[in-house]
Amino acid sequence: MPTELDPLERHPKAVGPGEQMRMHNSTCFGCGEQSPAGLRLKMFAGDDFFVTATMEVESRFEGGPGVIHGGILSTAFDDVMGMAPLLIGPSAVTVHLEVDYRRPIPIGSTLQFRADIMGRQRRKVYTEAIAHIGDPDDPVATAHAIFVTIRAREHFAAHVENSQLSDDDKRRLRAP
Ligand SMILES: CCCCCCCCCC(=O)SCCNC(=O)CCNC(=O)[C@H](O)C(C)(C)COP(=O)(O)OP(=O)(O)OC[C@H]1O[C@@H](n2cnc3c(N)ncnc32)[C@H](O)[C@@H]1OP(=O)(O)O
Repeated sequence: MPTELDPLERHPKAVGPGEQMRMHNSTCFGCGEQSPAGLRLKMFAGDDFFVTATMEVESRFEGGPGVIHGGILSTAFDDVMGMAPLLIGPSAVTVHLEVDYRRPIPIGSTLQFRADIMGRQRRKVYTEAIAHIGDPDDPVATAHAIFVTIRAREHFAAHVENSQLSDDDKRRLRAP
């Protein structure tokens, strides 16, 4: 992370501490309620610059026998950390993601996440996160990621037609 960082300020339209984060896309594989096979992450805004989330580790997420697939965990980290920039401003997309897997995570666990914004420099937002299954001081995995802020409507304009979103939602996204 660079040493020269811009100041962090909570965005006036960000949800309040303890409130559920608004879905950025109802058909998102990570957090969308309408994703047909998604992770269904539930996310909440924390004080200052962090978000928390919970995820049930269902048997459909199995990788090794009886444990979560590493790619599923990586996806969850991506989505939880990706929500944190919304506390300080516009949408941001992942440009770099790294995960340290510390312990196997059994199917049937409830995974809890916390993602913190570590700093911002121009359009780059630096985040770190932990996942635990009861004791935040003994994480089962940790992650770091860099996000870059975008103008969401322009960034996704060419791709909206291929989305699983309803026709109504697509029309809304097309509106100027
Ligand atoms: C919509 C809301 C989402 C909320 C939650 C989402 C959760 C899920 C998140 C995802 O999974 S997003 C999907 C995966 N990510 C992508 O598809 C992003 C693909 N990449 C891009 O589209 C472009 O790279 C991007 C628009 C992000 C940036 O291109 P630009 O041409 O606009 O910017 P540029 O390349 O100049 O980079 C801007 C800054 O980021 C820096 N940067 C870019 N890629 C980097 C990288 N890989 N590592 C470190 N820094 C990087 C770059 O050096 C520069 O830093 P400086 O300000 O210091 O000049």
